[in-house]
Amino acid sequence: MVIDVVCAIIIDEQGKVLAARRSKSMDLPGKWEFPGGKVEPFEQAEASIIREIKEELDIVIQTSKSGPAHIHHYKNKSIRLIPFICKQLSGTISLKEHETYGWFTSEQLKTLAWAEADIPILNDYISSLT
Ligand SMILES: Nc1nc2c([nH]c(=O)n2[C@@H]2O[C@H](COP(=O)(O)OP(=O)(O)OP(=O)(O)O)[C@@H](O)[C@H]2O)c(=O)[nH]1
Repeated sequence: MVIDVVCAIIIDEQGKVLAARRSKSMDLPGKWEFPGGKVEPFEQAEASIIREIKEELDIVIQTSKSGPAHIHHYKNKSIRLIPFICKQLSGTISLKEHETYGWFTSEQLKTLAWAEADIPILNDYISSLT
C-alpha cells in the first residue's frame, strides 16, 4: 500500500524555504523534511497540507500550486510525497513535533540531511527556479 503524504515548500519574501528537522520521537529521527503529513481518508490534499501545517507549526499557509508527486519505498513503508508551494499568511511559528527548523537558500537546502523521499522533491523545486 502506498500512503499519500503531503508536504509544504513554504517560501518567504526573500525566497528562502522552510525546512524542519524530525525529532527523536518521530519516524526518521534527525532527518530534514518539508513539514506535512498523511492525507486523511476523504480529505483533499490541499486541505490536508493546510491542516498539517497548522497542527505542526501553528501557522496559516496559502498554497499556490502543487508539484509532481514522487513515490518512495522505505524498508517499512511506501509513500507518495505530494509537494505544495506555499506562503505563510499569518501566525508565528511554534513547533509542535519537530526538533528545529530554519529558512534556507537553495544552496543551503542542498546541504541538509534530508529524508530520502524528499530528495526528488527538492531537486524538482531547485530545477523550477532556473
Ligand atoms: N511530513 C512529511 N513526511 C515525510 C516527508 N518525507 C518523508 O519521507 N516523510 C515520511 O512520510 C510519513 C509522514 O507521516 P507523518 O508526518 O504523519 O509521520 P508520523 O511520524 O505521524 O508517521 P507515523 O504515524 O507512521 O509515526 C512519515 O513516515 C515520514 O517519515 C516529508 O517531507 N514530510
